[in-house]
Amino acid sequence: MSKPLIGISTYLEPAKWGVWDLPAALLPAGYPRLVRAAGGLAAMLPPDDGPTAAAEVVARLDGLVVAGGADVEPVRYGAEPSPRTGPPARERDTWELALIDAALASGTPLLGICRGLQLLNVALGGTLVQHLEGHTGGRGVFGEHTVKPVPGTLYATLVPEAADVPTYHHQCVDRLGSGLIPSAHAEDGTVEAAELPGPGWVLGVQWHPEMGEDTRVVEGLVRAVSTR
Ligand SMILES: NCCCC(=O)O
Repeated sequence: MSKPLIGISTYLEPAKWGVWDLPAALLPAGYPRLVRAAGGLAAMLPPDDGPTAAAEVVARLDGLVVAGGADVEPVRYGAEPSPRTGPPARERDTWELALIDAALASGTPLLGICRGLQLLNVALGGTLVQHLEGHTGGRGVFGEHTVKPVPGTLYATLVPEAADVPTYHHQCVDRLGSGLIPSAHAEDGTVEAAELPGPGWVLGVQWHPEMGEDTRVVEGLVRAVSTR
């Protein structure tokens, strides 16, 4: 059987390389590395716009990863921006929310990573804590902390034991979106993973598996694709 094609969202950023200083569709290299290590083929998805484009893209994929990045604009979850919330990335919010909607509508297996979990929660009507401390190793440095699985969840079938994970976030899930259940917590109670129970495969993790060596979560996504 051919390897499942896993799309990973990318984002436009100004970038410099060689003689060039241009907008580029960026993705940290750990994401495709992780998908390949888990047995998938990685496809980087350039930003586009709107639900039609998102549905067209998702229809060609076997699975979708929504990657980490900027803060979700608080208006998306009915809140005023706090002074600690970063500048909005409106086009990115629109595009990735459309990708998530398309994946949910089509039953395409979906993994949200960091911002991807936060967006999944917002897509389902949930809200975010706009600032928390203790989940980075300092500016631009990944930290590490333990996450404990909630027994009986999809996540717990993938990673049954408490695990130390690479972490870099200053926001987190507050009120869970419709249908989502928590599937792992940090020691301070932060929701570190959430999932949609049911026949599909929809999971978000707050940490950054692409910065570590544990491939089990993405292996779960690849297996879900293979058995769809
Ligand atoms: N809010 C965007 C995802 C990362 C963070 O929470 O810092």
